Amino acid sequence: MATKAKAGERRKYPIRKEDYELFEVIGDGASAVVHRARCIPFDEIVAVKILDFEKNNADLAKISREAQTMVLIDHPNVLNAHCSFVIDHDLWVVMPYMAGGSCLHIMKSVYPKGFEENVIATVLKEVLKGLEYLHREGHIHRDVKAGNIG
Ligand SMILES: Nc1ncnc2c1ncn2[C@@H]1O[C@H](COP(=O)(O)OP(=O)(O)OP(=O)(O)O)[C@@H](O)[C@H]1O
Repeated sequence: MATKAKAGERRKYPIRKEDYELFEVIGDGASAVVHRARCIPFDEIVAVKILDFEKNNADLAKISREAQTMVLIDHPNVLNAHCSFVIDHDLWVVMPYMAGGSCLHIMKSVYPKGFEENVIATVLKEVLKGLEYLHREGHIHRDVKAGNIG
């Protein structure tokens, strides 16, 4: 049964792979694959990013640090992680599922000629609020983009 968290308190997501049902792949990269999934105990759709430490000489310390940062961040414009855990040589990062897709995906499918200037200004303002928060917290993003090409 789903456990309700009190206001301002974060729910503790399970850290066993048996508690997640993986569905289709929604993102595929050099060292990571992202699935739409269901967190079974909460009956909630999530995204699970699975990073293979053994691929591409992945920097274990850097990846773990990034996952930890994603769990701790707390800003409406920055996607945080519910939890992360290691299974064999994979790191699982459980995140909220963003059903709308990336900004690039929306632009390509709905605005093939590009966004209008006022939309660009609005999007960038919100992105900057997120970046400002990260900088205030002592983080540097280093990879801001509208989405993955290809
Ligand atoms: N939480 C999510 N909800 C919905 N789709 C997602 C989510 N996370 C990732 N995706 C999809 O999977 C793709 C790849 O995700 P991934 O996190 O590997 O991208 P990334 O920003 O390139 O990461 P990195 O640069 O850290 O490798 C995204 O472009 C997006 O389409």
